[in-house]
Amino acid sequence: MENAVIQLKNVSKKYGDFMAVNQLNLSIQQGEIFGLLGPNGAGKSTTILMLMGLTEPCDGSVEVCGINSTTHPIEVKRKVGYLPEDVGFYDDWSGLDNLIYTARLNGLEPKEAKARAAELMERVGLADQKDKKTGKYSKGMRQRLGLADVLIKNPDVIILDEPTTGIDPKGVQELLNLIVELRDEHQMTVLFSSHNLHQVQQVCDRVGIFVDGKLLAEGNIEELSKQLFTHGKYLIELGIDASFKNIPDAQVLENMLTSLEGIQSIKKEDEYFEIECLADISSGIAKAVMDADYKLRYLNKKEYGLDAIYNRYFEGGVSHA
Ligand SMILES: Nc1ncnc2c1ncn2[C@@H]1O[C@H](COP(=O)(O)OP(=O)(O)OP(=O)(O)O)[C@@H](O)[C@H]1O
Repeated sequence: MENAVIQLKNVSKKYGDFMAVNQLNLSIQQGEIFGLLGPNGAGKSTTILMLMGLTEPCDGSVEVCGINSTTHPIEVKRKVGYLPEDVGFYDDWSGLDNLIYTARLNGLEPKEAKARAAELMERVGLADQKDKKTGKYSKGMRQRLGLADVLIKNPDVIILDEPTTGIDPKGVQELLNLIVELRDEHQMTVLFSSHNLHQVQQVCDRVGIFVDGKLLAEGNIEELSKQLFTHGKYLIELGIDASFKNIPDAQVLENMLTSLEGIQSIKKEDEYFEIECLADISSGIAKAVMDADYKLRYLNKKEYGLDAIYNRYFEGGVSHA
């Protein structure tokens, strides 16, 4: 795809005879936050290692920012900031000194390194903790410092591998907000690997569900929900109040709805309708309710959350579309 910043084509990785990643195709666009979601052993970390050129695929090609990760790992490392589950710092040093050290390693002159480190401490909300030893930082503070550390080199891509493990809910929220803000400010591309459905649903534009080395599905939550539960159709739930009408079973309305364009089927139970249609025709349905002179109680496009989607894959053994 045209603006793909991360591009994997038919990528496979074997450890001995064991296929850890199997024919993976994935494109992630600039400025996207993509959630790589899967249980333990699914192949998420192996994929990240291949993206960073730290392990070689046995088949296929891996590119980051148009650079082949396998043949040019050093160039790719300049573009990618990687935040692991546990970031290592010099615990006896302050947060600021740790950042200055990273900035120097990245070739910044002492004065510039100091200024950049201070600016990033401010950016990740740690300015008032900058002189504290990192050994005394909470897990959430360490991860925010980790993000600052990653940002020192102005990466185009950030890869976050289970970044919220062990952080309290407030710290998780702060970290997630920060990730979204950084993407919005710098149009960075973010790959977020996680088991945590709720967090992925909260911040990711698109999700890939990864199981046993295979990408079973990808898309935004609405697309995945449609693929899995409604087979590409829309399901609209309608509740009306027909109590004041002469024909309380809403038969008149049912007839009107049937004649709308795009309607596939209608299930009716008293004053509740489940309407399957080929497009989102909520406004036409609302108009029909008004025209038939019923009171509208609710009108919802039925959507399933990521947990329902995820469970469907694991419980139902849904195969690759
Ligand atoms: N160096 C290795 N040698 C042999 N097998 C490996 C190696 N690294 C990973 N594996 C196997 O490959 C599979 C995928 O592992 P990977 O670490 O990529 O999964 P993951 O989705 O990141 O899991 P987790 O969420 O537990 O980190 C697992 O079955 C794992 O045991």
